[in-house]
Amino acid sequence: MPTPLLRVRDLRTSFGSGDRKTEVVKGVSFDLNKGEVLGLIGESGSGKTVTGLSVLRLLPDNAHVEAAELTYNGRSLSEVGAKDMQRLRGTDLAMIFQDPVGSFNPAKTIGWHIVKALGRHSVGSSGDLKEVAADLLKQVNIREPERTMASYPHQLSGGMLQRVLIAMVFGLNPKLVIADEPTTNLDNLVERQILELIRSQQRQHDTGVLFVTHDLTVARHLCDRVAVMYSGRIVEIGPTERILERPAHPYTAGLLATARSLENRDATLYEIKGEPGATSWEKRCAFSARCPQVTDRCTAAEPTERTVESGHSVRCFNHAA
Ligand SMILES: Nc1ncnc2c1ncn2[C@@H]1O[C@H](COP(=O)(O)OP(=O)(O)OP(=O)(O)O)[C@@H](O)[C@H]1O
Repeated sequence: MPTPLLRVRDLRTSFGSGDRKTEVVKGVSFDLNKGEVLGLIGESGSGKTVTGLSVLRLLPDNAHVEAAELTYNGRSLSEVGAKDMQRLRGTDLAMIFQDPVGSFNPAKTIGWHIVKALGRHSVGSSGDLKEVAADLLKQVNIREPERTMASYPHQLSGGMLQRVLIAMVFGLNPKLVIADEPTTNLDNLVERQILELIRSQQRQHDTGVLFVTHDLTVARHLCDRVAVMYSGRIVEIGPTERILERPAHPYTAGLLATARSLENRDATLYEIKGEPGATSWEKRCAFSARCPQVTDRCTAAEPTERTVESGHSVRCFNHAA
C-alpha cells in the first residue's frame, strides 16, 4: 500500500478548558491519497470545518487538537514546528475558504497578491513573475488577465475572486488542498463553473483535495470518495457512487433524500427530523434521537465501525459487524 498523502487517526479537537471544554471533533479517522478528492459531508455544526482547520493547524488559541496519527506524506504534522508549518502551508498544503474576500487585502491589486504569492514560493523565474501570474489567470479562463491584475478585490464578483484564488492556490502546486464550501455564496451557474475549475486544476496538478460541503449534489460531481460526518464523527465513508446509490447509514440516506427533493424542486421538502444539536456518543448512537430505524441497541451502546464492503464502512448497528 502506498503511503497516503494525509493520514488522520482518532483526531479530537476541543475548545475551551476545564468544565467549559467542548469536544467538537470526536475521533475522526481517514486517509486521503495523492490525486484524490475526498468529500467531507454533513449538516452545519457536524465538525467538518474544524476537522480541516485542525489538519492545517489554523485554529485559534482556545482550540486543543489531539490525534493518534496526523501525517502528511508519512511526516508527523503534530511534530512540525510553527515556522515549518507556516512554510508547509502554501507550498505543500493550502486552503480555499468559503469567502474569497477574506483571502485578499482590499488595498492591494489582484496582480500584487499573485506576484507576492509566487515570489514567496519561488515559482517561476525571479524576473517575470507578472507574466507567470497572467498565465495562471489564463489557465482558469480569465480572458483579460492584465485588466484583472490591475483590479482591486472589491471590483471583482465573488465568482471571479474565487477563480483568482483557485489560480493562485493551484499555481503554487500544493500537494494537498483543503477547500471549505468554496461555492456556497455563488449562484448555480457560477458554482458549476467553479466546481469544474477545481476538478480540472486538481487533475492537472494531481492534487489531493479534502472538499468540505453540506451538499451531496456537489460531492457527486467532484469527489472520488465521501466521508459523512455526524456530531463530530465520520459515520460512513466509501466511494461516492456506492454511497450515493446504496447509503448504509440512515443519516446518509436522509441527506440524500433532502438533496433529491431540493434538486427536483419538490413542493414538500424532505427534512431529517430533529436538531443536530450537541449530541453525545457516550453509550449511544448520537443520531438515535433522529433516526427512523432506531432500536434499543442504539441507545444502549456506541456503534463501532463496520465494513459494508471493501473500502466502504459505516457506524451503525443495522449492519452486522
Ligand atoms: N473557535 C471556536 N470556538 C468555539 N467553538 C467553535 C469554534 N469554531 C467552531 N466551533 C464549534 O465547533 C462545532 C463544529 O463547527 P464546524 O464549523 O466545524 O461545523 P461544520 O460542520 O463545518 O458546519 P458549517 O457548515 O456550519 O461550517 C460547532 O458547534 C461550532 O460552534
